[in-house]
Amino acid sequence: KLGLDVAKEEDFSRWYQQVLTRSEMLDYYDISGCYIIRPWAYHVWQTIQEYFDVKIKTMQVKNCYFPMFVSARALEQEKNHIEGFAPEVAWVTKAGSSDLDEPIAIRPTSETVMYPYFSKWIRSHRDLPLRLNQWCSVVRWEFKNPQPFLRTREFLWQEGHCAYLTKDDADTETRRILTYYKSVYEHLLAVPMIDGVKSEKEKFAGGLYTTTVEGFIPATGRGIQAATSHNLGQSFSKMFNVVVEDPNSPANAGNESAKLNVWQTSWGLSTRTLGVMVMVHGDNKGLVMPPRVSEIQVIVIPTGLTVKHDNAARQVVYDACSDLVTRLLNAGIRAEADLRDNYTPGFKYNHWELRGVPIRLEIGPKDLEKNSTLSVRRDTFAKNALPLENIETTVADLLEQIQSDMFIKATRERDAGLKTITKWDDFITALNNKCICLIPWCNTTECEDEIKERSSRAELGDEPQDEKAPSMGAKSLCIPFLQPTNPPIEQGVTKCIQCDKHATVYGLFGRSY
Ligand SMILES: O=C1CCCN[C@@H]1CCCn1cnc2cc(F)c(Cl)cc2c1=O
Ligand SMILES: [Mg+2]
Repeated sequence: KLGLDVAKEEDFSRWYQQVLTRSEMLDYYDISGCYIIRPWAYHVWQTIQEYFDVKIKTMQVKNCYFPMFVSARALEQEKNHIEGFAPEVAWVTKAGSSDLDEPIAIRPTSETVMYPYFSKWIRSHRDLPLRLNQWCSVVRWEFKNPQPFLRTREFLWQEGHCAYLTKDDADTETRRILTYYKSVYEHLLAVPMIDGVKSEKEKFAGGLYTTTVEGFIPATGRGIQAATSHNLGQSFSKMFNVVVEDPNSPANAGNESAKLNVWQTSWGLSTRTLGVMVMVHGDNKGLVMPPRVSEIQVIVIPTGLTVKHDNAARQVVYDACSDLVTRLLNAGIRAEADLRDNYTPGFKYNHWELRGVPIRLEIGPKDLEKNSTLSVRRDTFAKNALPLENIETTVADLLEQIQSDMFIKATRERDAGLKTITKWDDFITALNNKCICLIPWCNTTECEDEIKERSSRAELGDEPQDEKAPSMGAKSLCIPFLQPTNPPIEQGVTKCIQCDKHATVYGLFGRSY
């Protein structure tokens, strides 16, 4: 199928599905909530992996691999926060025709898989810090309607799990990982992020605090949690008995010194990254790929050949295309030529625009006369005749320009949907205008619940439901590290937007995925 037959602003979820399938990023699978990640998307994931792996190696994180199966006993080791998740755990109960004695869970995350071994391996403070990461898939049998890349029953991710001697070490490295997550989105995917800390209600219940990078999808006006980095505190090390002797405690009478539960962190980034990239940058011609992650950065297409041109003339043009590709490849630019002789140039333009290839270079007999090629940018469709002389540098610079312009454009669109609001009525108006909001807030859970309740569409009567989203209320997305200062919160003076307690922070609130 050529191109799309639905506009992004017309029916966003149908647009999203069409872009993903017709650009050959993904295909649907005969098990609901599961999808096939095809090479065009898988290349992006691999680029993210390579980039992030280099970053965590600077922290001496080691990659490893734990089994995907979790015994019931291990999984239920930490009773309290599991019960909330129990419905989404997938279990293996049979092998062949015979039942297993004990059901075995498929990992939904690996704390309960790993931490019994942290307890076994970490005996002395000299075994710290322990920093492990694994690239794997996890399974969560979600019941909410699945969305390709955003909410799937199996997804690829990395999960990092570290153990430290002190809270300070854990604090520092929790934040350092978050900067790497922010740069995956901003440097690679050209998507702006707001970083901050989750509220007590939204944090990972098993931990001390959760830091997060929050994205925004302008087309739906919804926020999206893009990656998280937790300081787990000592709750898991107490539960799993991960203990060392405290090197700083004076050895008491006898030789046993104080025991110390280690401080832990855990952090995760998933193939949700791919969904955010598509939703933010895609347009009505299809994908728009950020050059840094596109498998093909430049597609070279022969044009201007008519029945008047004999085979020799055609061959000259085809050879020029191949030579140009060779020059670009030698300069480290991922280029290909589309020399298929059974498609018109116009067909090829659509084909590669749908896949979001950042630059198209057209070459025909007239271009060769002028020793030039016509470049067309995928993000702006701007056309420019480029001399073939120094084409490597020109194209490399153009790719950088596109990457930078995509980030600037996405940041402008995010800022247009981000409002600093101090009055409740303006808050509701902003939400219904597809915005997320920074609001003065007392930072209490009961107020957070009230905000969600009072901002749900059901509560607001028959507001025009401009998209098929359920009547969801606004959740707290994070408390941004960078707090607005116009107007600043005056402690003890500024009122919470929802209740009449005093506001202590600006909270980022919005409808979300
Ligand atoms: O977010 C991350 C980063 C990577 C490592 N893990 C943490 C916490 C994961 C929370 N979480 C998220 N989802 C879960 C689903 C489940 F079925 C069960 Cl049993 C547990 C959980 C659960 O603990
Ligand atoms: Mg979940």
